[in-house]
Amino acid sequence: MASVLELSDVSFVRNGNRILDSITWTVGEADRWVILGPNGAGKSTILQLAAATTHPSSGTVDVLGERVGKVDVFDLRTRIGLAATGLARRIPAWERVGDVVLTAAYAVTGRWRERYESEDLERAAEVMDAWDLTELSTRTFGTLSDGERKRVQIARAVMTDPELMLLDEPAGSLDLGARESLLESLEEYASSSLAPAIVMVTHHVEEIPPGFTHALLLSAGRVTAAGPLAEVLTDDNLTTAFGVPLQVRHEDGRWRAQARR
Ligand SMILES: Nc1ncnc2c1ncn2[C@@H]1O[C@H](COP(=O)(O)OP(=O)(O)OP(=O)(O)O)[C@@H](O)[C@H]1O
Repeated sequence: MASVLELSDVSFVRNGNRILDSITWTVGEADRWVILGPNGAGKSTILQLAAATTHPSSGTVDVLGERVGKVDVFDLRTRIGLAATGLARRIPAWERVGDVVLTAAYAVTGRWRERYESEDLERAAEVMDAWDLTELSTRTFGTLSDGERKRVQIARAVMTDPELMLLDEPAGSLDLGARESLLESLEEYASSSLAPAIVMVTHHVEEIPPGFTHALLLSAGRVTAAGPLAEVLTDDNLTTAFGVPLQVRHEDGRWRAQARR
């Protein structure tokens, strides 16, 4: 199986802090990974490396067969779907939902004078339907709830048919109903044979959609465990990563963790 993402002995240092330390990790094209770990573990930093928006201090990062630092990152980024809060902040509040999704075809935010092909319009309609956004298409982004915004961000990332999908806490800050409905959509997306490799960052095992295959546990910038979900999500591994005694359960395709009593 071809790899879509390969980090080899990667370290990332900022202001003298070693934020990531000797990370070696490979994502295959059919993999659906979750990156789990406590606050400040380095999860978003790994995602930024995978999105080719930053470079490692040492080691190598290969994304979609290209070595970051030796390739035109603008070309590479068009092949990567990224849904992260930082990007949402760049979407103008007045932009209509339909245009937030559509403008992904030109990798811009804020529709201006771009001319869209009918294929782009059809694709945007199809993606909005799949992510339950059709009814919101004429609403402005600024009027949406957090849950609706998350859906729009993901739909925008899906729009370009990326070869690697990166999701930074897609269920973060959602209420129970919105979380469950988003997980259902993610499960459906992840189960499609046409979907790309997916890497999703989260703090909670409860947010892992059924159908995800692998987990990378991070703690203080180091990998504490990585591999197939059932091998990695054990009481001992979660306890080590989060630094408190935890027990984990797997039922009906979903994961749950709580303090060990
Ligand atoms: N440019 C920077 N300069 C200094 N420290 C940084 C910089 N960027 C990130 N950090 C620090 O690196 C650590 C890892 O940050 P990162 O955002 O990757 O963690 P995270 O696991 O995603 O955290 P969270 O779960 O809280 O979102 C944090 O302690 C953060 O403060």
